[in-house]
Amino acid sequence: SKKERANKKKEQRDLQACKSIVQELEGHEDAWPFLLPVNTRQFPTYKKIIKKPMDLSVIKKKLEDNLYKSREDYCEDLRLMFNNCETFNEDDSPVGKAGHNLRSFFETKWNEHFPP
Ligand SMILES: Cc1ncccc1N[C@@H]1CCC[C@@H]1S(C)(=O)=O
Repeated sequence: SKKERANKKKEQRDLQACKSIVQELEGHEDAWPFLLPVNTRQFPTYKKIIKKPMDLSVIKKKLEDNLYKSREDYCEDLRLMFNNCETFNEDDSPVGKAGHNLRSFFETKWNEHFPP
């Protein structure tokens, strides 16, 4: 139907916006802690403390494999990644500071693409 076609278009627009946001995050100077899954041999307590690890490489792969039901589903994974960072890292640590900076950058991009 016309409505179904319009909804599919919206989904495609949303997916494109989510892909470009991830690209902008990856290129940010404070993205370095989040580009790959946390190294659990380097950080042996991570697996016990953080129940649902998440990083930009996993989010990018999920986008490419069309595993997000909605833009809200995608936004939830980004906020999970930043919340994991706050749980494990001190606010004034290098990783903690990068997490706060990148989260602020993300939320700004989110609102640019999807004004509340
Ligand atoms: C995001 C995070 N949260 C808790 C502990 C460590 C990290 N990142 C590390 C710091 C730089 C990259 C490594 S990584 C991602 O290679 O482990």
